[in-house]
Amino acid sequence: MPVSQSELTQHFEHVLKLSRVDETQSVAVLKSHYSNPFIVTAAMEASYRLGAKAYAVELPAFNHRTAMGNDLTAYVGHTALTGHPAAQQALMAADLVVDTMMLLHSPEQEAILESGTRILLAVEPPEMLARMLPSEDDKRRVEAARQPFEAAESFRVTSAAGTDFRASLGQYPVVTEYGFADEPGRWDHWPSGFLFSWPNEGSAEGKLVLDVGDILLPFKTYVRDKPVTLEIEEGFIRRIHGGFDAEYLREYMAHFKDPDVYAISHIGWGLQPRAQWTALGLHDKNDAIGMDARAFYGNFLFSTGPNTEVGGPRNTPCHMDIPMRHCSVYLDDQAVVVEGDVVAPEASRIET
Ligand SMILES: O=c1ccc(O)c[nH]1
Ligand SMILES: [Fe+2]
Repeated sequence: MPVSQSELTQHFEHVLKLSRVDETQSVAVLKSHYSNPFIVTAAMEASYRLGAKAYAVELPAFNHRTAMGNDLTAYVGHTALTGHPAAQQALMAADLVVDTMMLLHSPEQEAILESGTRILLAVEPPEMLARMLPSEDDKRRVEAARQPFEAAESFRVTSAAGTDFRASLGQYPVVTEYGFADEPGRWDHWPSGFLFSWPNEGSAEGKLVLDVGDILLPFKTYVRDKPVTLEIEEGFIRRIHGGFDAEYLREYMAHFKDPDVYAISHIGWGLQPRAQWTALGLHDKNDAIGMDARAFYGNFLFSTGPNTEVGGPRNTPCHMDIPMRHCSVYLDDQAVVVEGDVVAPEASRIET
């Protein structure tokens, strides 16, 4: 459904207030020609309504000859900010950056955060922003799940479809996303509501079986043909087999001619009850990056490729986000998700 400018501006006022924007703050809205003008206007207006000093930083779009499609998460790491220290300083000067371009998984984003500047990514269509408006309770639940995740040394996923995946934890931090950037140096994404970490280098092992209904981003497709089996050894996908969806995934990843694309990247689970598994099927591919799929309550989300977000060595541009249903997720053999339902910690659950 369409969302009016005044409703969207009110939602931005709510989220920027949660992000600690007030008369002591400056807000930089990072934009390009493809930014949603309703979002840019709402971010500026809401900042001024909260008494903050807002300004815009406009950059030309960045394209790369190997990038395909328009999804902003399909080609990551190299952005319009790469090699642009003046623009980076203009952003670091702000207390909060509202990113309507997508700096995620780029070294430049990490440099901005290290300066203490907060970043809030907002690129989904207004209907999704409105439907998944974040709350303090989202933060409470996602942060409750952080604790056992940070304490765990092993991560295991199983499913009736045949998934049996494990990895060691501890080398990389746990990243939470609850939809607002309220702490110094924090990155967050509105909409979201999930958490993840990365396997210790070389530790991811086993089999991930994408069953019918599991989602492939940025393809924005649901697996409908035969299941796709990924065989993983020493942190990398060694074989991809199944039917058409497997062939398509193999062909797409091979296009980048980069062995790092087969690395397992962030792994975690969804805690957003207002995100819907079905939402992706109601949008055209260019409408959104598909945050419903990444955040829906009880999913297991894994990804492939880069780990620059946590200072890792892989800056490969090919990034697949693959949310799965009906999985069971264990931290040191303690179940947090059982067959697609969140079971622990109790403080992270919602009453269904
Ligand atoms: O919010 C996001 C979006 C994409 C991604 O790869 C991670 N988190
Ligand atoms: Fe991802």
